[in-house]
Amino acid sequence: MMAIAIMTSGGDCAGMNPAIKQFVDYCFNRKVQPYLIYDGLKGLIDGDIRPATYEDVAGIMHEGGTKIRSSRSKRFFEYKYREQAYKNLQKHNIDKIVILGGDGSFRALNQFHKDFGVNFVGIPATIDNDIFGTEYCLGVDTALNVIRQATDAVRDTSSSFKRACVIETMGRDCGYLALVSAIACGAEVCIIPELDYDLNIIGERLKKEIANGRKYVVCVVAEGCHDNKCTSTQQLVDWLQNDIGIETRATILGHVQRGGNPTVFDRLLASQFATFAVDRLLSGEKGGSVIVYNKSEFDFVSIEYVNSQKYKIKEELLDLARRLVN
Ligand SMILES: Nc1ncnc2c1ncn2[C@@H]1O[C@H](COP(=O)(O)OP(=O)(O)O)[C@@H](O)[C@H]1O
Ligand SMILES: O=P(O)(O)OC[C@H]1O[C@](O)(COP(=O)(O)O)[C@@H](O)[C@@H]1O
Repeated sequence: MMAIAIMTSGGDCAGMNPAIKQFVDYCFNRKVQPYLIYDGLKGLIDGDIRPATYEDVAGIMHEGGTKIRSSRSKRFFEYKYREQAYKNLQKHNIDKIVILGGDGSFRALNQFHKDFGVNFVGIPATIDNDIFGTEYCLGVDTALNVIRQATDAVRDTSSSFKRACVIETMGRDCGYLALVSAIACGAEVCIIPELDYDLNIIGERLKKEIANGRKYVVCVVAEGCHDNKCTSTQQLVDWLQNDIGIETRATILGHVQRGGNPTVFDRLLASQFATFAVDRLLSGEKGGSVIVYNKSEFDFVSIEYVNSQKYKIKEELLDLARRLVN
């Protein structure tokens, strides 16, 4: 019987469990033995690879995170550990892998493919939505809904106290989560690395609005705003209090954004990503590829393409927030 394994790597996100479940169910449907690689690249090296059963994936559709866990591994950069990983796969006759993760994880498997010819399909999965070549990465919709709910809640207390609030979203280097949240939550200010802004002009606007009766201010800042790249959360709090003269509180959402029940959109997309990935691996097509989602359609692109450029937020989306940076 043919065998395909699935693993999750890098930051976990909502939607990974639905993808794992669909992978296992669909493999059985296609008469293929599904395997689960536990603990990401670490488990691949240490040989924690087990045949999947229906039971392993029962009742996980609604759970965030990843049942088969994840890791980041320094060892995988070394050939001897990749060779050890390959030997582990050989023991189970596995020569195909579905990997959920970011571009780092795809680079890892691309190297593995170059070394030993193991075919793989990468499913973009990161709340940061920062993988070049795809408009959407698994987990983003759920993270945005968590941020939306938190921001709505913080707004309630800001308005009750005539305060400003600064909400910091995740996104290592990418302002996508902050940008979309600022638009969707009706923020007054949005600070992200991708948008030029002028604090003097924003300040004049806020002071005028406060003089005209504005009772509270909602600001959204991306995690990537630090080290003089752009105004950090703490710098914005100080500025609001000292220059604008409004009492301010900061809420750093942190890992709250990465967990929680996957939304319907993420569950559906997870199922589609997993199905297309298995079909691709069974089609006999050689070489690693990444499944991407653009304009409501799925397609496959090479790792080289995904790595060829840095992800850029669409101009139309940035335009929607220009009035929040001036
Ligand atoms: N060129 C590479 N060769 C081997 N392993 C790599 C390579 N690039 C990344 N990796 C592995 O992939 C892991 C995940 O990458 P990382 O960038 O942390 O996460 P993400 O997949 O979310 O982008 C790294 O910890 C490392 O083990
Ligand atoms: O959980 P950790 O290791 O602290 O990592 C935090 C980082 O992971 C993320 O949540 C997700 O990033 P990746 O999906 O690229 O791993 C980033 O937004 C954040 O900067």
